[in-house]
Amino acid sequence: MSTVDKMLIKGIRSFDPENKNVITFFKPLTLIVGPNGAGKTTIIECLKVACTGELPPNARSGHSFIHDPKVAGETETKAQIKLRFKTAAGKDVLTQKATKMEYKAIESVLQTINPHTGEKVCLSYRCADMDREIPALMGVSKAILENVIFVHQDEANWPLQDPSTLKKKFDDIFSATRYTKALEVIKKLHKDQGQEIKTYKLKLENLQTLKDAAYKLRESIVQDQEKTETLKNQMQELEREIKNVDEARCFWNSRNAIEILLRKMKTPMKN
Ligand SMILES: Nc1ncnc2c1ncn2[C@@H]1O[C@H](COP(=O)(O)OP(=O)(O)OP(=O)(O)O)[C@@H](O)[C@H]1O
Repeated sequence: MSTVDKMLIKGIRSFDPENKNVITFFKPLTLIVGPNGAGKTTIIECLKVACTGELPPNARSGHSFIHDPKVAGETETKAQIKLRFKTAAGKDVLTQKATKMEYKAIESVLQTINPHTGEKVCLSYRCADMDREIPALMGVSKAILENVIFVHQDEANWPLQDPSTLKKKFDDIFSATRYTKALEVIKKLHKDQGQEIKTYKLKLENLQTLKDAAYKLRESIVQDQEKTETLKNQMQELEREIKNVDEARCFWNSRNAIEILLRKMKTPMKN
């Protein structure tokens, strides 16, 4: 389990920019008590900023979060939050955020500490990457850090918010957002595929009609071929008969010619 060990705050809200204010957290519980305006909420705010990069709701883009330099008669405040925590895997990590008055993150460092040698390994990240990296190291999602663990007193009543905001927060906490998106994508795919199936069904019906017509044509071709074959046979028969008739006529003509010849020779012809 991830645990927060120590936090250094400089130049945030009422925390002095010149002094290192270190808060040590105890296990299993740390109670923060103090009079109004002592800085209890600021501690929670700093934990949240260090872990998620999210500023408190009333911070006016960070301006009211940084210690007002006018209080000390200065023109600039350099602020710093250092957090030492154990990762979910029990590794020591030190993270550091430095900002100045216009709330510009000017430095962002993550250090891991070798448990055997005590040696520090520095990893420098872009702020956005670090805000993703720390919840991952702590083994808790950003939504849980924001809405459950380091929930700001101004936002503590979020479970009573309007249904859509509430749903979004719960979706974030239970990491359901990606499933909701996946569900939306699946629904869209289902709709698109339904449309495609309808088009294919229409094409299939069309093809079925064409296929039926092709079968009918094939049948009529077969019938026509049979008819052609019969006609061809009949023609051959007729040709044979014509040939016979021609032969008979030829024979008859020859006979007549012989008869004429014989008559000319005055020899009667015997049958
Ligand atoms: N930008 C700023 N510069 C200097 N001081 C500030 C700034 N913003 C807020 N403060 C001071 O910081 C303190 C705010 O502390 P915080 O709200 O953390 O106290 P708290 O202990 O949570 O109080 P409460 O019990 O009333 O909630 C107040 O005293 C406020 O005047």
